[in-house]
Amino acid sequence: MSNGNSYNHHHQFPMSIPISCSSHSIQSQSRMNTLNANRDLLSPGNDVIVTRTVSPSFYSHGMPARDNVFRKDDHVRILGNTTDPAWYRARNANQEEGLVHADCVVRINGQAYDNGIVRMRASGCDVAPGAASTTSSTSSHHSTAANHQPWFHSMISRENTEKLLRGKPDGTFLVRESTNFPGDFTLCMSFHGKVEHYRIEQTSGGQLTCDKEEYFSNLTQLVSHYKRDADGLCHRLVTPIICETATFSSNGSSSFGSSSTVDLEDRTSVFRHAGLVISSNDIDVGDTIGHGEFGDVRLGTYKNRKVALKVSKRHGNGMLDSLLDEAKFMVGLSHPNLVTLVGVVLDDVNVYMITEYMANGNLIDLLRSRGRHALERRQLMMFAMDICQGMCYLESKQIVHRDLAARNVLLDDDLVAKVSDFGLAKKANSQSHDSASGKFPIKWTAPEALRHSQFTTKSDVWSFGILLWEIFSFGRVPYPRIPIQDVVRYIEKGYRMEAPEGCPPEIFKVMNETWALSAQDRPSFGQVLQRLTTIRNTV
Ligand SMILES: Nc1ncnc2c1ncn2[C@@H]1O[C@H](COP(=O)(O)OP(=O)(O)OP(=O)(O)O)[C@@H](O)[C@H]1O
Repeated sequence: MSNGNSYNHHHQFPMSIPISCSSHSIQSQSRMNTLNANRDLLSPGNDVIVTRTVSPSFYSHGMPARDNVFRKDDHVRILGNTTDPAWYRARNANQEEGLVHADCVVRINGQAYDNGIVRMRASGCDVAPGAASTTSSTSSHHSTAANHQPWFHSMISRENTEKLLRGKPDGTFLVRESTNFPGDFTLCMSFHGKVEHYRIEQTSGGQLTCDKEEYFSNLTQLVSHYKRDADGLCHRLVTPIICETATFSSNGSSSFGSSSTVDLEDRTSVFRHAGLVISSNDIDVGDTIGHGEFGDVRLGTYKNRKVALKVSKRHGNGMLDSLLDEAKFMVGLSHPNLVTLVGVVLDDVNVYMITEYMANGNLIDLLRSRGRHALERRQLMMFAMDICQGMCYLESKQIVHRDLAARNVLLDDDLVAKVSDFGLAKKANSQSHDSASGKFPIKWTAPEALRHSQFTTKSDVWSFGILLWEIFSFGRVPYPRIPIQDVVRYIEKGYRMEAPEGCPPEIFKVMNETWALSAQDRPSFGQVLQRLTTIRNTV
């Protein structure tokens, strides 16, 4: 049925039944509703959903960085508090323990905790839809959010829907607002010459569901899900009936139709010219294999080869730009130590970035899980040299990565390390004023880049030194005892990290060279590679 790997995908679900041929309630007891609403959200034993990833590297409230935080959309059970009142111990379905931040959880049934201690922020945080709001406001929130989607027909009547859909190929669909159940929606699909209408119910917390088993934060997620897999519906969603009056609600600047399409055409022409546009029919989407800032990363298959997929809504927010920017950077890059872009898929709802699949996941997870006991020094040296070779290539192309860190290095079947995550990459010498936005991982970023936006290959060299430290400390968070807001000040006063336990002195020497305060005093990647090659032969 479903192919994700989050909690609610672990069991088989009953089929959804079209409302045109059944009563409206689907009798299945969902685990989602088993929480005792009277207990405090963060009391031990409570199940919660994490609403935002609090990345340790971006953490800036004076607390030590956390390296075992749960991520957005994780379902976890609260185990207890910590000495820090903002953080709670929790455990996920795989019995992994970690921390959740009190500001970033919501009840599994969607209601925010509101006892004066923990309060979902009204904005600036991914509050789960419906948290601390009423059904009618979440309903309008969902309609507004869906307004720009071509398949959303708002208040179209059932009769007109049937006129539009009857006789269309199986899987042709649209979504409308429910007339019988104000606040709910109806998913309508043609199938075998008839039209099926599925009620999309909205929970008190604003989650949407067709079957009380799969829950979605918004209609776009729901539609994407049923486009991938019928999952109990009579057919997978295939082609939308386009709503001529759909509008962009985010900035009001354009109506749905030619201008937005042309804009996307423009922005994706680079992929077309490079022969990198792939038909969605050629891709099979599988399990979730990772979580990024923008959303899930999925495993897929393309031409019998495993690939990874990052997805962004086509008519949407800045995420699409970020995804396209990242993918653009990867066009034309080809090196055994850089993750390769396989192509992009543009369907009518989503844009997917397809990259080669890296079976051993990211380096930081490997260092922390297998760590000291399983990874020999020689292997650590191999990681360092692989990454350095990838960076030499970027150096030769005058590309500055700006987010080099162990979390952004992926490992293939043979543990070959490849640099990934070009989301922040820039051509050297391009003007950039975005350091002020605070997007950059402070503990990995060179001081001149943080202070004056001077991102160069030499600032990447600084980050490489921090990455070396991560490798030889088996995945510790850098500057373990220094609050994040003090790091730059410490560095400018001459403070540098100590050598990780057991780190060869020659490697520590390289680290210190990469951490020269003045960028021009740092070695180039080519020089670092030479040093590492010499050291490798001696360790
Ligand atoms: N090509 C891939 N093969 C295998 N796993 C992958 C691949 N790409 C990403 N992942 C997994 O998904 C996770 C998140 O991906 P990625 O880091 O690219 O997302 P992101 O949105 O750029 O996240 P962030 O900004 O937090 O680093 C990775 O840490 C990794 O575990």
